[in-house]
Amino acid sequence: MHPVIERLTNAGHLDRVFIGGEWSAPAGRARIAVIDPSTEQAVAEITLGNAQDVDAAVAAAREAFVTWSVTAVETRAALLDRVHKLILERAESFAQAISLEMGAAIGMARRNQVPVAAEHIRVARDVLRGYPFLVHREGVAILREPIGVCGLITPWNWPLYQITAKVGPALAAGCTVVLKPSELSPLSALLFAEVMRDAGIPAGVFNLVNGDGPEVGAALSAHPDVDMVSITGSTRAGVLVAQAAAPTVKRVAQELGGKSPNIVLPDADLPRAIPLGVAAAFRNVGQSCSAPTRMIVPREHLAEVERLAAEAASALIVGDPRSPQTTHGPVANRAQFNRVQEIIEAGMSEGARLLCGGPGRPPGLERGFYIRPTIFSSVQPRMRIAQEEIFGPVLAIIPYDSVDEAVAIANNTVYGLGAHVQSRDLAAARAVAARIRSGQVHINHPAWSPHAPFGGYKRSGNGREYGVEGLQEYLETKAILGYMNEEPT
Ligand SMILES: NC(=O)c1ccc[n+]([C@@H]2O[C@H](COP(=O)([O-])OP(=O)(O)OC[C@H]3O[C@@H](n4cnc5c(N)ncnc54)[C@H](O)[C@@H]3O)[C@@H](O)[C@H]2O)c1
Repeated sequence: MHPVIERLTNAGHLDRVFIGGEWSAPAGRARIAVIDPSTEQAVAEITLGNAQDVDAAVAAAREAFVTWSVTAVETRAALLDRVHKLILERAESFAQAISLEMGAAIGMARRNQVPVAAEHIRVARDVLRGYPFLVHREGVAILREPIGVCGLITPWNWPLYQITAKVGPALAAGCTVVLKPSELSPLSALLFAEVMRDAGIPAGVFNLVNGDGPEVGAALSAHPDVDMVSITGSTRAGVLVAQAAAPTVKRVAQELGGKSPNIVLPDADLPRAIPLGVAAAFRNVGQSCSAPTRMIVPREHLAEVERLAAEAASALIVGDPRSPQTTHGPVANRAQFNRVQEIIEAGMSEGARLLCGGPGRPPGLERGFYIRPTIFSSVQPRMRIAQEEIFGPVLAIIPYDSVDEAVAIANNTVYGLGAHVQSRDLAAARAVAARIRSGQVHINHPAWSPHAPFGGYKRSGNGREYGVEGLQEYLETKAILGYMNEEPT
């Protein structure tokens, strides 16, 4: 038995919800298998909660809000500090769990998935310590107060990171939470609940209900005692959450899909920019919402870009996620595998030119949800591979003839999450960055920053996570007039 499964089985936590500071049996009875995407075999089963469990968790969170919302900043910071340390202490278990439940290559899980998840807790702690919860403006006191009980709904692609990017700032703000992780990646979420308990979280401040979207996610979204729902997931699910939340006028923060452009300007350093662009598009096997999957390149450099891109793709090592040499494991589940295969076929039938990869599994990998890293060139902006979020290792190279046309292609999408610009001329890159309608723009592949607010324009969502903006998502604004007056006037 896998050590993570053994640990969770021995603790009995695979069949538990975490509510009011206790592990307990859920009211829900439905069970679901956890599938290892590298073997397509079930490795465990979990019991899903239901709407009754959501009621219990929300009640616990509501009760805990009374005291948690007025704790001293340092009390909350100290809790986050303990959570941060415990995640790092248990980093190997988290990496193993993530690799098992969604197929991340173990080296990538160790180097990326877990450390960036821990960073969100550390940054929430640091932002909290410096945040001005009370300011005076023109004689008015402006208080920022925790919004209340928050329902947090997360996806499977960066499972721990998506949890910490919500739980960290929500708890820092003084909110209490009910987490519903993806039913497809419950293992890292259960380990996270163990961390919260061992860090000494007061009863009811953090609650976990495993479950699916239509039952547990929908119940949380509609719940009259939930003040805010934050969802990271597909645009489809984000819309359903907002619809369910509307009658109770709760705040809804949506972190949704993307189809991010990467504009390569004519003067770009191609031997640096193109391999990094391919790596960014294929990071986490393309299962990143902000993956720059449309590489928009000057027509005069198309042949050179194609050569460099194909070379970069051929260096990827697709295979068993348990091997430290593997750079790319399988995609996370069968639905994802089928979808990516279907859209690769669509790219071919729509007339895009296949540079590398293509349909079917890579040679030698007959079992597991493995996909061949695939690059299409001469892609037309109207094609499905240029418009739809694929969430797999599929890159579309789209040629342009003028910078205006490149910007128009970049913005020709319903999404607006991430974007990249490559140029040796910073002023030119900045000018293009200003014209792209998206929540983030990266110039020349800079280092990731947990302080850069992250979120979408258009149908990529309306929320912002990370850093100061991430904390502010969970705050209400209260104005108190007369706050400083000694005498009634
Ligand atoms: N913008 C971001 O920050 C960001 C980050 C990562 C992933 N994503 C997006 O997430 C998607 C991939 O993740 P996924 O396949 O897990 O997405 P998904 O939409 O299928 O599921 C996301 C979460 O929503 C829940 N859900 C589904 N239907 C629901 C409903 N009716 N009511 C309430 N909750 C419901 C799921 O159970 C899951 O927990 C991609 O579209 C990707 O772009 C966005």
